[in-house]
Amino acid sequence: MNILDKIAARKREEVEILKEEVPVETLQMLPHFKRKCFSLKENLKKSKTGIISEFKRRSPSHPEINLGADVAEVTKAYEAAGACGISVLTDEDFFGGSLDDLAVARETVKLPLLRKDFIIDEYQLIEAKAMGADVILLIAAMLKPKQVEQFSKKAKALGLEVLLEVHNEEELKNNIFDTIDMIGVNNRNLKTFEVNLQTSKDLAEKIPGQYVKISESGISDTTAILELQKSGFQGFLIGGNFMKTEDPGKSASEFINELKSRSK
Ligand SMILES: O=P(O)(O)OC[C@@H](O)[C@@H](O)c1c[nH]c2ccccc12
Repeated sequence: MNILDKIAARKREEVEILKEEVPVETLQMLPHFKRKCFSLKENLKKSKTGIISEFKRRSPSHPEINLGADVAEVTKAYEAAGACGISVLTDEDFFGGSLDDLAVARETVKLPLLRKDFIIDEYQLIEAKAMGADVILLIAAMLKPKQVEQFSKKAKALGLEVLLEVHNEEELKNNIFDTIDMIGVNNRNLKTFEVNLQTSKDLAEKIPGQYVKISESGISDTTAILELQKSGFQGFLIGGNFMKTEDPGKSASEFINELKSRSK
């Protein structure tokens, strides 16, 4: 069984339990459920740098990125550094994150927040909205096009923005819906964990113009960003490169400043 199938199976168990413990009606009563979301798409369109910084303690490919990281401290510093948005891992079993991390980030910053998780059920969309997310991720490699269509529609109805993650041309062409806001190309193959920025460069021209393009994973220097910008990307999702350092906020700040000075 590959890692995505394993994660999907675990999520399905988890969601069934949660639905009983915290029914949708309870989530809908939480104060964030009715809030108006911040727009990541608009921030990326306006930005010269387009950095989306990620809060992540560990991952299946890197079991110890920054196990003791404090979500309030890091997200506050990411905001001060000039990030356009923040991605927060909420998966517990494989990434050491939680919905509490998302809630703390929501209390800390006024930036759009991406709930970074493996969505396999509409329940998780309601949960995302109730816990303060602005954007949700749909991973094409894990879902049928019918599900991508259904979940993106539901997310839009909740006022959330939708980032579709693809890894190859087939996933892209099977999942073009007008309920999607942004298309992210994951440079990491989630089946093998290999990273290659060429994945983004190759797919860029095939992504229809109405979608904001985001390149995800394996970005570790500003030269990569300048190249990806030339290919048409407006957003850059960076996790490990910041989180693996002692002071992720400072790393993000130095990175964004360097990018600004090189973009002049
Ligand atoms: O740490 P990196 O290589 O900068 O990658 C960040 C982000 O792209 C990565 O965490 C990610 C992209 N898509 C995902 C889907 C699920 C979990 C994690 C991810």
